[in-house]
Amino acid sequence: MKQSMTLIPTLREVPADADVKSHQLLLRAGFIRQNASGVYSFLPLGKKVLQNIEQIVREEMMAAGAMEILMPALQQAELWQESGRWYSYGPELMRLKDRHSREFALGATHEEVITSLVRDEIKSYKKLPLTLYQIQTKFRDEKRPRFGLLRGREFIMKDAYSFHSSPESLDEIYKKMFQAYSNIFERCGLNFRAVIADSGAMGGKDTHEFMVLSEIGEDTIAYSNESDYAANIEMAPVLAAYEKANEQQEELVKVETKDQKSIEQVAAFLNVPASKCIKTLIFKADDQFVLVLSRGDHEINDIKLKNYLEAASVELASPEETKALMNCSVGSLGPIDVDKDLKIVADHAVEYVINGVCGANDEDHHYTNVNPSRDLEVAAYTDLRFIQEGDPSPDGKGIIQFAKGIEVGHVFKLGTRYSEAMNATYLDENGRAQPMIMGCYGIGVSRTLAAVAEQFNDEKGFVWPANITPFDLHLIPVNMKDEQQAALANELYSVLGQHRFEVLMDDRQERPGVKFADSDLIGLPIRITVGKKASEGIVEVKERKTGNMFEVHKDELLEKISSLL
Ligand SMILES: O=C(C[C@@H]1CCCCN1)Cn1cnc2cc(Cl)c(F)cc2c1=O
Ligand SMILES: [Mg+2]
Repeated sequence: MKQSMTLIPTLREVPADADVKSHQLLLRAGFIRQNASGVYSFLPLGKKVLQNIEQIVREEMMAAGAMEILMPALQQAELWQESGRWYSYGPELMRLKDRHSREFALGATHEEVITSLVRDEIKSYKKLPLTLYQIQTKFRDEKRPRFGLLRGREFIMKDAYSFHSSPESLDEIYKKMFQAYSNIFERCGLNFRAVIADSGAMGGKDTHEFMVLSEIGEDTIAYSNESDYAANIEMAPVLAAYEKANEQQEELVKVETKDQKSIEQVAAFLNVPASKCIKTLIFKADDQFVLVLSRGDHEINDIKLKNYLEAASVELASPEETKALMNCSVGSLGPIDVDKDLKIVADHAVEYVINGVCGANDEDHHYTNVNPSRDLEVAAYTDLRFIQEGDPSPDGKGIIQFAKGIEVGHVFKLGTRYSEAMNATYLDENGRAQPMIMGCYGIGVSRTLAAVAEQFNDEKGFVWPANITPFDLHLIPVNMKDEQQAALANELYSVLGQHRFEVLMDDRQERPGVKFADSDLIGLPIRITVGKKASEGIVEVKERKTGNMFEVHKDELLEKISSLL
């Protein structure tokens, strides 16, 4: 490709509203442009990287036995009404009406569409297992799109769906997909971990997320320092063993704690460690209030709480709801003498508190010498807290450390959640109708591009890995007006092009400094400069990653490049 004929609008300055490296560089190097908040155009270089990633995905999906299809973005509301999700999703699901006022959703994901397609076409167990995938645009009206392609409102996903007549068959495809994902992210050069995840609203049990390690990642990974255990912190179980302090139980005492609201304030005021305080929060589970207790130095994990209560949604009660329910503010909330039908659940650690402190449900008052077994009516002690760094690893090996991650893939064993809701059945060996067992497997393709961009750059711009670089070689004649330089450059352009190399030639009438700065910014792996020694047939070869430079005669050029790529 010749730069004089394409569109690579590089920018000198860092765009104002881009606050992560990948977003800044994708804009500055002319790979993408924003159309609206969270909505982007891919320009030629961005599109080529996207194609390269998709090609890797297609090869690995093929190897895993999945066949490519393409489903519509326009999805009939009726399908989402059958699965029930038309009603359970809020404004994030983009909806519209056609000219006949029929309702549609813009596809955020395709469980409903694929299940309706397969239920019409598959009748017998002999046709199973079947794995289909697509690479397609998805729409999700994120409340806060940010970080460029990392969290957009229109993005490209590879989503695969598998259909089975037995759990063993699902396990087999799940393993193949798991391996395919590892290969894909490996081939993209990404530093990733597969982590045990929470299946969220998808139901089903086994699910793993593929996380690219990055300090700008929105997810927190809890991993062991001595084994390969790794889990999304949302679901990492806590197996901490709490020892009973050998203290005598003292009498309960109510004390005044004027203006002491937070655990830190109360602990300091009463001169006790936060670990002897009992934190009381009110959550609304679906529309039921529940009192949730944790030790003062722990945090309640709302995902664990939601799963334990089997609620569709849990959220903290508002200050107004708290006041109305307990007629005191959050800072004085406590579990003693509460209304009988207000359920109290507590994290395991609370059970081991001796002579602790908790709110008295009386403004600016707390109790000391609280002993849960004597003073509290706890309906259940269960694992409700976030795991913390230093906690024992759930697999018993080593201790937990944290890392931030960007979720680029998510695989699920769905079970029959959709096939039952949508009556997608097959006839088994005995002629009996059975719901198909399903799996689903997603990769954020445009998000993966951004994750690669985030990982492969330096202070001058991108440093694309050879597997997905938009072009292999950047051929730069220093001065197109110089006959010999232009002639040698054009000769090399056609010779290199014939040897499977993808060549970007900077044939613009620009000053050398501009060409070299743009070349560093765009970040192709190899630069070939045609300059003063063109008359001797000698060019300069520069490796972007290392900065190493070589003077090479054109007759040795192919060999030199092949040794570098
Ligand atoms: O997408 C999945 C599960 C898997 C992931 C792999 C590929 C197939 N789907 C989970 N999820 C996430 N956000 C969503 C947002 C909206 Cl607005 C929606 F309507 C549905 C979903 C939704 O279902
Ligand atoms: Mg996820």
